[in-house]
Amino acid sequence: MSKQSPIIAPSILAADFARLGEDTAAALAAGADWVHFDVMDNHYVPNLTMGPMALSALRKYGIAAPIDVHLMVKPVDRIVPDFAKAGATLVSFHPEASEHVDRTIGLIKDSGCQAGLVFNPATSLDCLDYVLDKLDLVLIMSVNPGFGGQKFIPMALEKLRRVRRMIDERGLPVRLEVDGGVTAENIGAIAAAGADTFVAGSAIFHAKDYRAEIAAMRAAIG
Ligand SMILES: O=C(CO)[C@@H](O)[C@H](O)COP(=O)(O)O
Ligand SMILES: [Fe+2]
Repeated sequence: MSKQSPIIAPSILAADFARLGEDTAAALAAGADWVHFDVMDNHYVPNLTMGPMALSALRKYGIAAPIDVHLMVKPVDRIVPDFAKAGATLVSFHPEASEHVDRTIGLIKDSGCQAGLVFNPATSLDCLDYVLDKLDLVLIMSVNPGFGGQKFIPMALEKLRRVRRMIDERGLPVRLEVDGGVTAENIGAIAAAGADTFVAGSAIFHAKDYRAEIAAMRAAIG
């Protein structure tokens, strides 16, 4: 199993919150594949964003694309079924935010969602040895979580290469996602390091032309 077809997932943290439905729909109409939905709790990270009600509102508005929920929430388990009910497709969490990583993965899957595990720039990949075959996605953070608009941390490239090797050696259908500071300028190098799923917030939503930006990203991925 090698790299899967590229997915571009705009982080709606950078969208206009006063018109979240329209802005999300515009990014999808401009060629995005998924919606990346950042959940911050002012505890695990020093920022506060959206919850299951906002996700449910996007579904009611008519957003039908996969919604990739990135939980920066601690503790994580209690809120997982609420996001599943609200219409999440994939739910990812940070190992530091769960007392029992394997149990949380099971909870996400039992709730009917795909499961992802997220690694901060300074978090070790050790637990992946034990759970990689249960995951649908591994997310490598290329910024410290909590805010959009930060600069890409280059050491994420080596981490991506390591996880790509693990996925390929085991022949698993696991997606490898990157999140933080992704732009049309650096996405080629990020893809070359092994990522197949790309979150981009500011680069897309602060661009004048979403379609041109997403097209530039796809061209650079190759
Ligand atoms: O999870 C996070 C930040 O914690 C991200 O999803 C950011 O929201 C991505 O935004 P940009 O770095 O692309 O602006
Ligand atoms: Fe994120």
